[in-house]
Amino acid sequence: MTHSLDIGGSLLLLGAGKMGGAMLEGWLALGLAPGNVAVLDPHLPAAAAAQLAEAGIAVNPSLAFLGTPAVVLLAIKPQVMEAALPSVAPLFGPDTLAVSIMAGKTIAGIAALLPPRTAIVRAMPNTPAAIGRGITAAVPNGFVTPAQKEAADALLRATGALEWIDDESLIDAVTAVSGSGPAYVFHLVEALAAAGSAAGLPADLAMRLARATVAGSGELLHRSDQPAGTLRQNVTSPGGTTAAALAVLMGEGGLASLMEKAVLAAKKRAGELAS
Ligand SMILES: NC(=O)C1=CN([C@@H]2O[C@H](COP(=O)(O)OP(=O)(O)OC[C@H]3O[C@@H](n4cnc5c(N)ncnc54)[C@H](OP(=O)(O)O)[C@@H]3O)[C@@H](O)[C@H]2O)C=CC1
Ligand SMILES: O=C(O)[C@@H]1CCC=N1
Repeated sequence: MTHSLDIGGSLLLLGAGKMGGAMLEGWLALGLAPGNVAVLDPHLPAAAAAQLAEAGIAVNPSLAFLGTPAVVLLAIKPQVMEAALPSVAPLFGPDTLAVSIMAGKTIAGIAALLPPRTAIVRAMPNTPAAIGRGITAAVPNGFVTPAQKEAADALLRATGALEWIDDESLIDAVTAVSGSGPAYVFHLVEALAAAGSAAGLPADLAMRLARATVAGSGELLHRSDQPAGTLRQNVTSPGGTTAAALAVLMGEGGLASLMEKAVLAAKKRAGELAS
């Protein structure tokens, strides 16, 4: 394979769980050279570690043998940041870029655990990154050079759409909308399937219908340039069944107010994770 995803050096992935693992999967598929990747995750299941090692990735190598990485992706849980970062901080060189995807953790909080003047990009991706269909919002600190921003851009854009923003204070709301958002959509499938069962359908048929409906609607939205409201109206015959359902969903205390509460709860939690 030609290694087309070039970040000007090596990548160190700190934490190869659901999100870090999904991003790595996407990058390897797009041509990031495995020989330029090291993964540090002391709790990685043996099968996952063996698979990565087989692909040519250094898995939990001794830190003494690691060179200075071009990019360190911080994909650990926010709750372990204080414990985990000091062990990798000595690996940072003056040109090393930290890309954090940790919910809640601020650039200032991350910088306090890394060498002075470290270039940091705080990013918020989502799990459709695994299939190149994620969306990430990212904000750089003042030490990120144009070349480092380019490397971060290449990495993050390889997993889907990318929105650079200037205002770090927006990231907790981004987290609440698109970072956590896939879970809301998957829960919609669960709720629609359960409602189908309650309406008399066999549970397995209800789940197949709900799953295909959400996946198909997502794909239609993806391929269409119509606003979501127009696509909704296209389903809604005047005086028909959809209108009856939407009167409930769009009525008082319906989905919009529930979603607002949910997003605000997620944003509040992101703020709590900062400390
Ligand atoms: N999941 C998602 O959809 C998204 C997650 N994020 C962010 O990504 C980060 C990771 O989340 P997620 O992938 O879901 O979590 P996971 O728990 O799946 O992944 C984190 C991984 O890091 C491992 N780990 C724990 N301690 C260390 C350490 N000291 N050094 C290296 N690795 C360590 C964990 O092991 P163990 O589990 O055994 O502790 C786990 O394998 C979080 O900060 C989250 O906020 C951002 C956007 C979306
Ligand atoms: O639930 C979380 O905290 C992480 C951040 C966004 C998605 N998952």
